[in-house]
Amino acid sequence: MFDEKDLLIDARHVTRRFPTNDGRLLTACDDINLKFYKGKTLGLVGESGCGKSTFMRFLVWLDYPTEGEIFFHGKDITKMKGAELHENRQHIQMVFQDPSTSFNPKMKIKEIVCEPLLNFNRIKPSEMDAKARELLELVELPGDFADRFPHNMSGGQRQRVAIARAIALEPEFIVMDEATSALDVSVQKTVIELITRLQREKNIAIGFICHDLGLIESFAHQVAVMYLGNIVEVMPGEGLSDVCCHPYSRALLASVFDTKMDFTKKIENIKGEPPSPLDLPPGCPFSNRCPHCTERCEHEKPKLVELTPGHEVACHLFTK
Ligand SMILES: Nc1ncnc2c1ncn2[C@@H]1O[C@H](COP(=O)(O)OP(=O)(O)OP(=O)(O)O)[C@@H](O)[C@H]1O
Repeated sequence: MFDEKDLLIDARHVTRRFPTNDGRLLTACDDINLKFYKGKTLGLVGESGCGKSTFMRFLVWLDYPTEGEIFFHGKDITKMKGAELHENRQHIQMVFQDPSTSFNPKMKIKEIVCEPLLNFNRIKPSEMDAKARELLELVELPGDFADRFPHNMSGGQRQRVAIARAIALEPEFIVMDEATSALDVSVQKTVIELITRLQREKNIAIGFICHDLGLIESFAHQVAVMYLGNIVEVMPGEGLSDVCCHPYSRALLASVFDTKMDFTKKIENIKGEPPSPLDLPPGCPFSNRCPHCTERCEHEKPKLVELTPGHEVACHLFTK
């Protein structure tokens, strides 16, 4: 579906297990394979605790997988150290959910947005004012905000500052972890419009973590649905509601506000609780909640199989 020459990040067989105090292992990510392409957004959706943040944190060196490899321009980022790691950090940036907790309240906006540029000696301190203004205007904020402090801005404005800071180094890839979830719906829409405009202009690849399949459908080029540490479906973002077929994706889609206001559709509620990641079932991770569960599902874990180009699903309903 995407041109393989535009492949930017290729995560292969990525697994993360956390040891617990009582000597057991919690599997937060289980054999994840995902590809990120230049200038495209991959939305990663799933319920709280399914492993979305754990996976995305590997891409910005905030954590390391227990097994697997993550290739960026053909080099495994999980093995990078020293000067190579320092150099590559410039190319991958992150925007967090709530910038008020990630900004130093004592720093002016110009110091916040220019800090990465100063750290990498890309500008001199004397160039900070002009650069901050340029970056703020790029995210549609007045240049005068450069002298403000973060607490003198709204949540939406602070998130624009976080985006300005993230794009300052002209990265090739940005991880956005619930970057619009703390904003009200109208502000969320304008921030998404900003992100998509910057992506088009600068050809940035984005990994966007989100709870809301309805929101992600509106702008992601591909969407991966995660359940209990596993990717259960990968599909194109456009027209997602028509093609998505994994029983968990369908339930997730039905449980979000129906943006098309199609009240004729049957709402499938997700029953029960996900099993503990400390005690994964031997078969399909969704088997105990799935209305279509068969004996095979309880014993045999389904693999992701391609249904059509760009659409993969891990469900025995779709495999022979
Ligand atoms: N450092 C850690 N030590 C032990 N367990 C962890 C650690 N980090 C995450 N986990 C566990 O890994 C699982 C996945 O967590 P993660 O934060 O990745 O989920 P998530 O899908 O991003 O959730 P949310 O949307 O709430 O942020 C959870 O069961 C969590 O408790």
